[in-house]
Amino acid sequence: MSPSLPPLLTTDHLCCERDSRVLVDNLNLSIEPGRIYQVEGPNGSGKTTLLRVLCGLSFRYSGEICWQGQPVAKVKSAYHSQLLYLGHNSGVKAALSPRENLQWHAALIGLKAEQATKAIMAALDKVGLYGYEDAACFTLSAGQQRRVGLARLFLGDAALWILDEPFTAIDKQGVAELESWIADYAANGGTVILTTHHELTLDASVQRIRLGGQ
Ligand SMILES: Nc1ncnc2c1ncn2[C@@H]1O[C@H](COP(=O)(O)OP(=O)(O)OP(=O)(O)O)[C@@H](O)[C@H]1O
Repeated sequence: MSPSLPPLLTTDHLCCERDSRVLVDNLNLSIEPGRIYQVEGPNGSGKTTLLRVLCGLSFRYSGEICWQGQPVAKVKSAYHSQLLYLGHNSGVKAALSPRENLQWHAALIGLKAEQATKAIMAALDKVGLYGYEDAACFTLSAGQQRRVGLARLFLGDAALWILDEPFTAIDKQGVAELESWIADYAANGGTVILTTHHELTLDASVQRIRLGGQ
């Protein structure tokens, strides 16, 4: 048996409250490389809240969050350079085209222009947006806009994907493709933390993180 790798992300007695309601209660997580974690719970149980806290988008928590053994506050840029977060909304600028949205993202993660041009076209092709590269995103359907956001999965080489309801608005074939991208990414050493109300049919094993007293 191969020895397990040290965890990427850990939480120690993580607690989150909103409006005096305890959403996350003394959560001790150990997120290991190459694994898929699904945060589960009913509507309003705190799944998005937990993901936002893990990403460093919300500081309303107690307890500790560490990236590779270091408190996230101390290694913020190293952590964020290894993290890809897709939020509840598609995160797409409606006035820009898919290509422009991805150019923005490519610049943020430091891809060089020539490398970015090729990678963006390949990513848009992969998510089924070939031919829509230069359409304004507000003219695209909800599912197509979601796909623009998903194309970010294929830019850069983040070690951790945190995905909040990534299957929203995606058609049946797209759901199957997204599941296979997630499984392939994990098979190649990537780590995924996601929320979804969709029943995953991944071959890879999925670790459950349950919220809401489930
Ligand atoms: N900024 C905030 N201020 C006050 N309450 C908040 C805030 N953000 C979230 N909440 C509350 O925290 C609870 C959890 O919300 P959250 O969005 O994390 O749930 P969720 O499990 O992701 O739900 P869903 O399955 O519906 O997406 C909700 O009751 C929500 O009203």
